[in-house]
Amino acid sequence: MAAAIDGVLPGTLQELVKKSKVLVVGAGGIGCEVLKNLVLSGFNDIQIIDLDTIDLSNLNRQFLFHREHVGKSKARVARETALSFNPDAKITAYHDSVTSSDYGVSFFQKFDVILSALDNRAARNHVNRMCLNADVPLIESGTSGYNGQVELIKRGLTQCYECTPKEKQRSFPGCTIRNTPSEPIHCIVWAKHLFNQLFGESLDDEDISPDAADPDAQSVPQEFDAGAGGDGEAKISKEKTPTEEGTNNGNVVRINTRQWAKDCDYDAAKLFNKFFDEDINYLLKMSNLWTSRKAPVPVSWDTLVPEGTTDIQPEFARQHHKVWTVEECAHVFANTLKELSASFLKLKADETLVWDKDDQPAMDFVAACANVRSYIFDIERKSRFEIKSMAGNIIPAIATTNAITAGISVMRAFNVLEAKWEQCKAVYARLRPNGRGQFLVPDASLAEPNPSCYVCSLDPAITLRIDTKRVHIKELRDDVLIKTLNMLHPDVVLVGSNSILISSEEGETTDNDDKLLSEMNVVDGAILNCDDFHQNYSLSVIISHFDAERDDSLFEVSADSKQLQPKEEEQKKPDDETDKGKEARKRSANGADVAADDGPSTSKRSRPTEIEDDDDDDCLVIEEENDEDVMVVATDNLSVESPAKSAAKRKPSVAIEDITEILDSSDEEEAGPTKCKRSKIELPDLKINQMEVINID
Ligand SMILES: Nc1ncnc2c1ncn2[C@@H]1O[C@H](COP(=O)(O)OP(=O)(O)OP(=O)(O)O)[C@@H](O)[C@H]1O
Ligand SMILES: [Zn+2]
Repeated sequence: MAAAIDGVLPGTLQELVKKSKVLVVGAGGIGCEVLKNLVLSGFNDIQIIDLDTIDLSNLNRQFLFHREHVGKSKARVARETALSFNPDAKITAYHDSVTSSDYGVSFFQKFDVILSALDNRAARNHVNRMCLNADVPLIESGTSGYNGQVELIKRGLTQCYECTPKEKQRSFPGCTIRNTPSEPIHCIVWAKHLFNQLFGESLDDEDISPDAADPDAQSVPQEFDAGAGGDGEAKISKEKTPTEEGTNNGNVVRINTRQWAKDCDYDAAKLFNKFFDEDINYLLKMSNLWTSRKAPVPVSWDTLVPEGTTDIQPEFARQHHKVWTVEECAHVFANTLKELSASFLKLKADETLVWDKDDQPAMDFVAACANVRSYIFDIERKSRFEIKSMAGNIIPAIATTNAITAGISVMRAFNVLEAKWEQCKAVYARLRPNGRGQFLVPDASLAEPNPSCYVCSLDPAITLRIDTKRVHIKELRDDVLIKTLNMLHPDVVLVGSNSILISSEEGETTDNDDKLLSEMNVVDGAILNCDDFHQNYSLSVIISHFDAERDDSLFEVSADSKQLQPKEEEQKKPDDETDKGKEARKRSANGADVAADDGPSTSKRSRPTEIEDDDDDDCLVIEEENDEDVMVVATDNLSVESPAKSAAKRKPSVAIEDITEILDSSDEEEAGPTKCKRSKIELPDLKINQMEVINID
């Protein structure tokens, strides 16, 4: 074993490696490679955590897993396989989410270095905060296709994961999805929502029925005011909800699509006609929508599917590169509806199906429904293969990128153990060499902490512009503190009154949930102290009220704490910031108020749904407009080419607009209970958050 061969690593490093304790977070594409590298480099004390089980689709690149492992815990199988490389290593596996309260600050503090290999922002944010609190160096990595990236996050020394705001995910207005799709992706998003309405966790903002409150639409004739299926279909249960602002037709009728479909015995013809005929006819009545757009053309079941042919398992359904005809889509719709409803009916009352691109009927259903809708709106139809890529937000995971990235991560771990901080610059892997022939492009220097960061600065504070007359306490908690500011279990106190607005103790402040902020004295100028005890994180939130227009977002966060600081402090030079950062972290770590033993449990958990759908590989890639401007700095062992002109300057972190982030549909959408909500987009998209290099190939 390489691990045992003396002389592979310098003696002092080998000693450090042998006695260090490391944590690997995530046992997926990068995590498996990291674990393998660690074991083969001689690390003896490794812990690994992953909440997921092995999927067939993981096997092409997660080489610690084999066919017989499908369905088993990733962390445990990774451990077993890695032990076969070095049976003497001590490897502990946790089949669990790293965000669980079982893993508190004292758990993180046990490690000399933590290597994260995650695929979603929520988990990354959390690990970032825990490592800052525990003052343990974090090596954060990510890949996206052929691009990879590794960066060190160390309290007081470098940027943290949240120092630079992440690009907002691109989103579609709900009315585009529900009323006026114009691109294939709009129909794909709608079809995924339809899946969720019928079988999944159905969210209010994933409604698939026509949106009568679309600001573009004229008043809807009274006979259609029942919304989709408004012909009085006897089996449709209708529950009238209060008139929503801006609705012209007096009331909005909600149809419990899921119950109705069940009551119909999932009759393919009935469901098809409702979604693709009746609802479309309803949309046509919103005549204003179609004055400058091509009107949709409803399709009905009978015209597509001759009687008695629905049981046929068509050959074309397995042709993933073929663009199915609308008739073929109707067949697939019927067949998958049967399969999915059968699975759904077997679930317990509070369980739902989870849409997964790798689940054949779920994927087929979405492909078929998206294409029928595209046909109706005269939008280009796509093959199942293409739809899978768009719906799953997939940029193919490349095994070699993962391997390279994992290799860099472990080499960074060596640097960390030797405290060679200056060598820990972020590194970007790329498919093609840059102007200097580099495939692995290092940053010029360590990225300094952002003094205004609302996570790692001295006294984290943000200004929250918010419509205090329209936002309720529960939205402050869910949309602002949890979804936008990444807290897990916030506690909120209104400064001056000592009244607890939000408590992390279940039930303690439920009475406040439906109160408006203004009713609770959260008005312009109010200050909220927000704490997350698990993350050991405190944040001051300064409220700035504004009257939101109808389609405005109801809140906006400004994380620039400079606005909130007294003048002298504002003028401090960035040079002061490192110390300031250190101080900040000292306070934070010392203040760690965690139970003496908050170590992990090995309890089994199923994968939390909030993470399930939240892939967003955070590889940061940046257009390199002028290679000549890039100062090449040898990254120790990583350089593939020696530096050229050392005097050349690195490009500053500007002009990064072109780069966006790969996001998944389950990330939070923009806030605001406006009538026309925005839906998340699935378009693969590249983002940046910092400074350097790399052509997007
Ligand atoms: N909160 C979390 N706690 C522990 N592990 C997590 C958490 N969130 C994500 N992970 C794990 O991080 C790993 C990321 O690996 P990777 O990006 O290769 O994803 P994957 O699910 O294996 O593959 P793909 O998304 O390409 O199908 C996954 O195994 C995932 O289960
Ligand atoms: Zn920060």
